[in-house]
Amino acid sequence: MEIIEKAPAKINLGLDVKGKREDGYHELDMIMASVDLSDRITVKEMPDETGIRLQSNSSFVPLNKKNHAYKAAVLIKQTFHIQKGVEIFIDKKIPIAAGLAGGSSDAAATLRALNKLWQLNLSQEALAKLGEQIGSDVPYCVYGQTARVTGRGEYVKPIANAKKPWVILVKPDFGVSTPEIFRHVNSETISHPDISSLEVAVMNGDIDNVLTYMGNSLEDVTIDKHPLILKIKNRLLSSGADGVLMSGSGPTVFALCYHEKKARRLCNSIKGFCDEVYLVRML
Ligand SMILES: C[C@](O)(CO)[C@H](O)COP(=O)(O)OP(=O)(O)OC[C@H]1O[C@@H](n2ccc(N)nc2=O)[C@H](O)[C@@H]1O
Ligand SMILES: Nc1ncnc2c1ncn2[C@@H]1O[C@H](COP(=O)(O)OP(=O)(O)OP(=O)(O)O)[C@@H](O)[C@H]1O
Repeated sequence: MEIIEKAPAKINLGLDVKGKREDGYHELDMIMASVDLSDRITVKEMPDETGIRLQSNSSFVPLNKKNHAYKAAVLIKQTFHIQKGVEIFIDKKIPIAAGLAGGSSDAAATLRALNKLWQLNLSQEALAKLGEQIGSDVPYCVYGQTARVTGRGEYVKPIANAKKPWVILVKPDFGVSTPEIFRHVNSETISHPDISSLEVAVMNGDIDNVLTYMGNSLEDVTIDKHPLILKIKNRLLSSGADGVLMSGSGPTVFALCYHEKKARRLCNSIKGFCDEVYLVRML
């Protein structure tokens, strides 16, 4: 039997770093949303074998135990004492180390796929709980869609999203290390977007207030190291984007557009400035 699961990228419409925790992680308050740029995970049972075989169309994905999808399979096999072998194929479309949670979404999709393959009947809550052991973004990625996410990333509250815009993703030609960005966070100086007001605006489809309250505490930290991000932001704004923000720890910048024609025009104009550009819809 073969199971195929989509693994969509996420953007952070809002990300507030509230402080550093005793365990070294940061307390976060975020509004996250999935977009229709997706990897595709295929899992297939391997008769007569007991291990995990991992393959991908991308030469940039680690094909070993460091891979988040591999970690998900190990976790499921160990937790539920499954002796059967499994082959996992990652069809990679999401840029790597981009702030779009590609690895975390692959892990979540692998959890969902193996839940079906081995008929474990685990709830979303149970899969999200397992996902915590793989990475902070994995619990959210189990749910996807739009959600308010707090704690280290383990508390996920799905929320309604009344108006889903077009999203232009602009990925500069370099990756960013999430731990390194968090290491440079200075709690005295970072900005604190108002996530509660953003949540209300998203739920009500109040575009003006979505654009007013979207914000990311990590943006200035990453821009400090990579000023190109600010240039991309300014370029998108001057080309008519409704709102522009860096996603996660970066470096991907996203622009929101509530009209398709404008989104297509903006996408074409930014393509001359940056090689990796995607026009997608919020899911
Ligand atoms: C920046 C975000 O993408 C926002 O969605 C996530 O918080 C990062 O999620 P992630 O990549 O799944 O994070 P993890 O793999 O759990 O952690 C990577 C590193 O990021 C830092 N980290 C992550 C999450 C968090 N709440 N506090 C942190 O300080 C830690 O240094 C950690 O070692
Ligand atoms: N399935 C996977 N796909 C992509 N990267 C993976 C995967 N598994 C492990 N990695 C590793 O994870 C690291 C981060 O990659 P990823 O694409 O998940 O970053 P990201 O989008 O910035 O994540 P986040 O937004 O959650 O911080 C890379 O160093 C990569 O080698």
